[in-house]
Amino acid sequence: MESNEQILGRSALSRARRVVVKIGSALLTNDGRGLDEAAIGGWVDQIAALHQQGIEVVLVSSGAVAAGMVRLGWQVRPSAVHELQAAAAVGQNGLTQCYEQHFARHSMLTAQILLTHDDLSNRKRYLNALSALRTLVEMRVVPVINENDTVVTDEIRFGDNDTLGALVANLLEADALLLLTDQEGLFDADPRHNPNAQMIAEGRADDPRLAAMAGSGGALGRGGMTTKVRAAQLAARSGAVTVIASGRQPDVINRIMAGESLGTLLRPDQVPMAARKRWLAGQLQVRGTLVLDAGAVKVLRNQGSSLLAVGVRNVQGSFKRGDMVVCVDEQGASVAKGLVNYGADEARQLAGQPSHQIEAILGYVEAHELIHRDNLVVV
Ligand SMILES: Nc1ncnc2c1ncn2[C@@H]1O[C@H](COP(=O)(O)OP(=O)(O)O)[C@@H](O)[C@H]1O
Ligand SMILES: N[C@@H](CCC(=O)OP(=O)(O)O)C(=O)O
Repeated sequence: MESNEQILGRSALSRARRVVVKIGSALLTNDGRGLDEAAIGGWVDQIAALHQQGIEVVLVSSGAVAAGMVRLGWQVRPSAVHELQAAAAVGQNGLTQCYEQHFARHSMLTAQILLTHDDLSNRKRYLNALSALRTLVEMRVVPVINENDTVVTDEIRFGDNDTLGALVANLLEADALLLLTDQEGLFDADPRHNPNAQMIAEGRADDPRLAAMAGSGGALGRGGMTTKVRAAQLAARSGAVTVIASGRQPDVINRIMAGESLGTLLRPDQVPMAARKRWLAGQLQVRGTLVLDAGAVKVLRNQGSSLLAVGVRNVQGSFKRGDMVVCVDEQGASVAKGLVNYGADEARQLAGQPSHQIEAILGYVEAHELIHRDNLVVV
């Protein structure tokens, strides 16, 4: 009989029916010399081969800013947001064209999808994105997704496409997330700076030691390994296996999907979260912080209870009813995230008080709990 690790490990890949492939800027842009069209053609051939086997593939592709910079003749990545937005607008055209041409060689259709963080945090738009993507994959069209860089500003952007790839894997409940980059996998230290670094062949996505090994990205990429490890944790929430591997290895996508031991495999080891909880967990923007006492931390973690005002010691930030807040323990460690039933001013008045006092304090009752357990996710 297969052990749990085998079920969720390499052999799970050979059974995968839906996979999200993310190709990073570091790979796509030929070390800063424009789009590497030959390499893109090679990945498209591999994806077409998976498609032939009936596997659904969704592509998350970076490269708009880098390709736009080359087209505009810029040597250095601009820091001004409006210049990044302009470069992305120019580059995204080339990127889309390139994928479309290569997939057309296999008589396959592509669909360009540009998403922002807002699209996935607004529940209605999230559900719209889900139905559009589902329809496309059912029609055997390959969605090619990127962040809509032209309309995002720093505070509302994913920034790296690893996170976007993981959220797409969650959205579509993909079996696997392949993060193709310019390194063979995750090493125990950044191999650019440490020649003795060793590659990790396999691990648990939520192993806290991984974050300490992961460093930042190169000149072209954004998030480095830090965002790849975090993406594996996010993907694990819907039960997806993540593989971080070099896109320069011959036939890398098909070999990984056949179960070959390439790159770093990060397995999920928890029971997948329900879709609504995953949506909550994927929210990046939080408006405030609730500091909980030890008793509240315990019931949230161990019993999946709602958060009552009586367990809140301190309220920070400015938020409205329905906003996302993070709950931390008294040492500042994150415990949970959720949609709060009261605005910050009311929450400050209610902190430490039993629920039956809410009406006497505020003159009305919105809800008996500060955050209902259906709107709360332990992190
Ligand atoms: N522990 C590590 N193992 C492997 N690579 C690492 C590690 N820490 C940092 N890196 C760096 O992360 C880079 C890949 O991330 P990034 O530049 O963001 O690429 P991409 O555009 O593919 O997302 C590698 O070039 C590597 O130097
Ligand atoms: N959306 C950006 C990609 C950002 C980026 O480089 O991400 P990553 O490849 O994850 O380091 C672009 O197309 O330029």
